Amino acid sequence: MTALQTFVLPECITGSSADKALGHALIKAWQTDGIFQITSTPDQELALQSALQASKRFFKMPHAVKASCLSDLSYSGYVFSGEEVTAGERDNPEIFTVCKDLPHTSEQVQQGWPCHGPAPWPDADYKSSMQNYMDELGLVGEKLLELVALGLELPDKNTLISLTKNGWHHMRVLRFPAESSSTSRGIGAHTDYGLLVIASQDDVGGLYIRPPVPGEKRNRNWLQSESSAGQFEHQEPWTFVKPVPRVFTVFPGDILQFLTDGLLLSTPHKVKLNTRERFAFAYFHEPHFEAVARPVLGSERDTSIHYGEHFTNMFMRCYPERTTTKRIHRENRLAHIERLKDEVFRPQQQYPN
Ligand SMILES: NC(=[NH2+])NCCC[C@H](N)C(=O)O
Ligand SMILES: O=C(O)CCC(=O)C(=O)O
Ligand SMILES: [Fe+2]
Repeated sequence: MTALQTFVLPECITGSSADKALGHALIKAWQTDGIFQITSTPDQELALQSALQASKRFFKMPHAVKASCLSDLSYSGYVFSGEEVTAGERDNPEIFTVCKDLPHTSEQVQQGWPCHGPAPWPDADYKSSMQNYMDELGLVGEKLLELVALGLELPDKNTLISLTKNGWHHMRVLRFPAESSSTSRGIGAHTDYGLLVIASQDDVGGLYIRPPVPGEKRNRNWLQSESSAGQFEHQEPWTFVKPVPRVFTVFPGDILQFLTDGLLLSTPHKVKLNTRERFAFAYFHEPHFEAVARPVLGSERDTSIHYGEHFTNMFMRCYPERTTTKRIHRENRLAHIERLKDEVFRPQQQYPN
């Protein structure tokens, strides 16, 4: 493939005809390439460089210090190389995951909701540089969702962002080692879980994405019987995502595939190790933990996904041995999700006339 399509986002989205045209172009780029680039602003670039410096400093800390950035309440924190599994095989980056950083005093943490807790930061500097970068990408995510709603010709451009108030946005900072004689696996083929994946990488390279293939059946990763992990791993076509300075790459996650009844596909991607170490950021723009998504297109409008359930299922799948997963099992924390779903789906109380 030639270079990816690159777009410049406007300052704000009004629903103008220019915004609609841009929205259509974004949808079209995803439908042909599975991914597009957006140019970064100087503020975003500063936030990225600061997050990158802070992350390089973090990954150089002694293993014992990194390993202590761990929580049994939240999936935030350090993931050692080989800890995460994708389709039954170990992935090789070391990772720092940032999920919503909730104090012990917050209601959901007190009540023992799965995945809810404070982030185990190594230090205050790391926390502020990561939060600043995620805040920048949060604004990008919201703009993109408005443009996507316009591009899909939804009657209300706020349809998608209505899911992301207090969204469960999270980020993975990844350091991939250089390949060795024993392996060149970075991360196995997979899709990610929410609405948008907004990524950046250094100049090394290693990410591949799968464009839409006419007639190809794609798994629905939110169904237990249709994991997308490992799907198509050894089957072409895969597009190498060439590192380009001062851009973010953007593709859809599982929830956008579900909402659009497959008009947009959650883009499968995988990572190969290179001859040098590589750093990448993957930011995930997500619905609110309690959001219940229903398709906005197609014929399946009364099916739904409880986003927090999908997130929790996916992280338990990624980290079967992690202390966080064990505590969810031990304390039957999934019961909170069942209760939340019951509240949503409980038949309306009937009152006598
Ligand atoms: N936490 C993530 N987003 N991990 C991406 C890799 C794929 C993941 N291990 C899975 O089984 O779905
Ligand atoms: O390494 C990359 O560029 C992407 C990483 C990725 O796919 C992920 O963290 O989910
Ligand atoms: Fe990914």
